[in-house]
Amino acid sequence: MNAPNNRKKVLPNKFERHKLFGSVDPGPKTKPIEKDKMADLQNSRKDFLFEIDAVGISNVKHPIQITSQLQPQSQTTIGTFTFTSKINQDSKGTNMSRFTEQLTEYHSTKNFIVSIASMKQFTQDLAVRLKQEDAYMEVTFPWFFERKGPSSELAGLNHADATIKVSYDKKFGFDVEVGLSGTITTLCPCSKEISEYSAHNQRGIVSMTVSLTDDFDETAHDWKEVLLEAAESNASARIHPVLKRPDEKMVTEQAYENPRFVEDMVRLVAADLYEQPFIEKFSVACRNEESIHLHDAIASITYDKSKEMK
Ligand SMILES: Nc1nc2c(ncn2[C@@H]2O[C@H](COP(=O)(O)OP(=O)(O)OP(=O)(O)O)[C@@H](O)[C@H]2O)c(=O)[nH]1
Repeated sequence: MNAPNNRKKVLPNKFERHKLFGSVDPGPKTKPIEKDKMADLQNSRKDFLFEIDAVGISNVKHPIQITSQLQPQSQTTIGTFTFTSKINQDSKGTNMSRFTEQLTEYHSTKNFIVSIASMKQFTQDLAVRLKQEDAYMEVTFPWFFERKGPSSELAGLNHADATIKVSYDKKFGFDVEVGLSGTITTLCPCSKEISEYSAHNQRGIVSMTVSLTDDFDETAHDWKEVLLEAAESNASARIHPVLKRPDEKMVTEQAYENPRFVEDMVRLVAADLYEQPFIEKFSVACRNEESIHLHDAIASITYDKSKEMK
């Protein structure tokens, strides 16, 4: 065994260590420290050349509560928020602290469960707090839902990314869009057709964004479940967290019996979204992470029912 050759170190204290690495004493401070005596650049008025369509903050992560008609019916997850509003040509800047100030207030005092209704209230309150005519907020969060194996019925949690976007305008009211991005299995129809055996298959990501009618009742329909079902029920097979052999056989055979191109996916999902009376406009995109390529296959459709001839 080698004898230890290092002596026990005697370190300078933390203050001295910081100085050693370049920290300096504070310089003279001449500017006010009281809020009411500080310059308020944001609120200065002048002709600043252009109105701004949207100014605010993005990538704000915060714990949120959500509900679902699938199990678990309530859960805590992490929301990633964007908050903005317009500002006029004569306004230098927005008051950015008010966005997170209101989020914290809602979280700590208002039992803030993120929903379409609570986000409508939030954006309206935000416009008042910002002294603006409008406000916009968007949140994306992982939504967890229980999924059982098709034969064993063994359960586990899957997740999809859900989004709610709410615009408020004092004159025109609210505009609401929701979206979901979920994962599915697709098995290639071409590969199945041309091959003696097997067919390549992969994970596909279906992303949907929809505009809801004004009378949409979120207590009657869980929009997350509706969008998830549109994606999964049209896929070659669903994705499962727990599969025993009898389950695996079932999903493998189901995928072979339901081959889908990326084009088939967007058309079939579009048909389901089209049939929902509370969906006005929608866009659907599918991205297959091809298992026989390094690249992905993509397709998308955007459709506005309100533009149809009556
Ligand atoms: N407008 C603007 N603010 C910024 C920018 N970068 C940072 N800030 C923010 O300026 C904020 C402080 O300004 P305000 O929110 O107006 O603070 P305040 O005037 O003390 O707040 P109120 O009393 O609510 O008016 C901090 O939250 C910073 O994040 C920027 O590019 N534009």
